[in-house]
Amino acid sequence: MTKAQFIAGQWLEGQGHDIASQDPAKKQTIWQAKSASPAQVGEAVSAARQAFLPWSEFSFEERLVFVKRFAALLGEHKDELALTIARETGKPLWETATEVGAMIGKVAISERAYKERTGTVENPMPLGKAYIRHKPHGVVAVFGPYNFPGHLPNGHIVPALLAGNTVIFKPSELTPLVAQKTVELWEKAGLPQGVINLVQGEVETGKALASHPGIDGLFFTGSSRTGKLLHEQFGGHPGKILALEMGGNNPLLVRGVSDIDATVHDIVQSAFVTSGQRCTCSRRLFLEQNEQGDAILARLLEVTRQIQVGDYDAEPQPFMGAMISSRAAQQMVAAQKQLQDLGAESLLEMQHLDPESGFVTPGIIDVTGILDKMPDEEHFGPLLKVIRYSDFDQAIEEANNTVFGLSAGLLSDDAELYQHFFRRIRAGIVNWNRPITGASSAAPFGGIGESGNHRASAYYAADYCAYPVASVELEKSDMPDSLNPGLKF
Ligand SMILES: NC(=O)C1=CN([C@@H]2O[C@H](COP(=O)(O)OP(=O)(O)OC[C@H]3O[C@@H](n4cnc5c(N)ncnc54)[C@H](O)[C@@H]3O)[C@@H](O)[C@H]2O)C=CC1
Ligand SMILES: O=C(O)CCC(=O)N[C@@H](CCC(=O)O)C(=O)O
Repeated sequence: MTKAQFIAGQWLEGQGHDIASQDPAKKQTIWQAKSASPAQVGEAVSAARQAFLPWSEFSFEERLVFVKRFAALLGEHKDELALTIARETGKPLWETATEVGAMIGKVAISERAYKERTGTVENPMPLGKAYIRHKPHGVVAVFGPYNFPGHLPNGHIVPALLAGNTVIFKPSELTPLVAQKTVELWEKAGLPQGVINLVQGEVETGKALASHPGIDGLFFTGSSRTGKLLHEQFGGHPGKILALEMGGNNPLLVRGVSDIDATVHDIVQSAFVTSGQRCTCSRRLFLEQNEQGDAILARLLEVTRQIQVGDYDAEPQPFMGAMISSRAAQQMVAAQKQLQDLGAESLLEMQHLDPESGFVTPGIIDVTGILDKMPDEEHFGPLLKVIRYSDFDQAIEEANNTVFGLSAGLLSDDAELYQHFFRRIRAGIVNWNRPITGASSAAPFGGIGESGNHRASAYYAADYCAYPVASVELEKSDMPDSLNPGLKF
């Protein structure tokens, strides 16, 4: 049985129940273990607490040595890790190679972000000096999603460690092997014991960790449903820091473009990359009700019909791999059926290619006629909803008619229209003539509404990994030149 829990520098067998990981493309079990029991979660928290003081007392440069060693190891093991991500998620190898690249790039970016956003500022004063410095929170839990099982948890872990926190990592139960391989590299990098701990398991493991009184914070990337539960759970604990990166129902608007193929490429890249399993993916496409709108839609259907779906290791490589599981694929087909039942018109019906696997074809559905009854839900897969519009301001209003606010975009040759769109659209990522997926790690990454809680990650992760300390410092106490009224010395 795999020793799946990494606690205080030891790989241990779980004391919970059997868990497994499936390859959603080749339908094989690729990993089996036992989940962490609540007692083991408690041991991981204690290990992280014990490791905290010495780790936080290292200088930033000393911590950076370990983190850079980890980046070098990622480079050495990049093919193996890319293959593991592909096997566990179904994503094609061309894409998982970029995921490992993003993990490596995260280290230099987080170093810059730490110094720029949470470094030390020294200001001279008439007497002594004023300082702004930053300190780590302590023991933090990191919760990861399955769609980027390496890159997204890494986006919390690297800045958390650089800032001096110690970590308990709870990965998605759908991607335990990627988590194990990643933590093995941290171990190889020589991280002192207890600085990073790994607890594997399902929801009950997550609950045991999130509710543990010994954590000082929780950094979460995952669904809005879970994020909201955590937010409720953290209510009444103002001292604990909670960073939530959640889902979206992201709009992409099109009006007045000169290059239809470039526009269709941006739409496809926004809606169908990673089989639609990115939180930034466009879910709603707004096309004008005119000749150009018709032409874009016709070309979009033509290109989408030809999208290659296939095994992660197929040659030539497919654009889309399998979804994370056959269950996720079934849920997407059920979401499509629900929209059809409400009266939406399927322009290209999404098909589940094999009921046992995660393979689906991309779907496009016209929901213009059912806007008043359409659920405002994130359908996390390759299903694009088309909305035809006549009035641009009404289209923006409808684009904003969501509880989410993660990414949004405009495809148009009109610069003034973009300024107008930018002023009115509500989202944390707003692009012009670019796909709305593929956000940069060198920029803040987060959304408003039910997409997040105003603690953007990526470049701004440094902000939630440390708290600011303001100090006024004098080498020795001095009597002031004049005393306040009523004092006698
Ligand atoms: N805004 C962002 O940065 C991103 C958001 N996402 C969102 O993530 C979702 C897909 O990821 P999933 O893995 O399905 O998310 P999920 O919410 O199901 O799971 C995320 C993590 O929370 C844990 N968890 C689930 N229920 C829990 C509970 N009641 N208490 C404590 N822990 C619990 C899971 O075990 C997992 O480790 C999509 O909604 C997507 O939009 C994904 C990537 C990036
Ligand atoms: O976290 C970062 O370093 C940048 C944000 C990022 O990588 N976003 C990706 C993934 C989004 C998702 O999780 O689904 C993107 O925008 O495509």
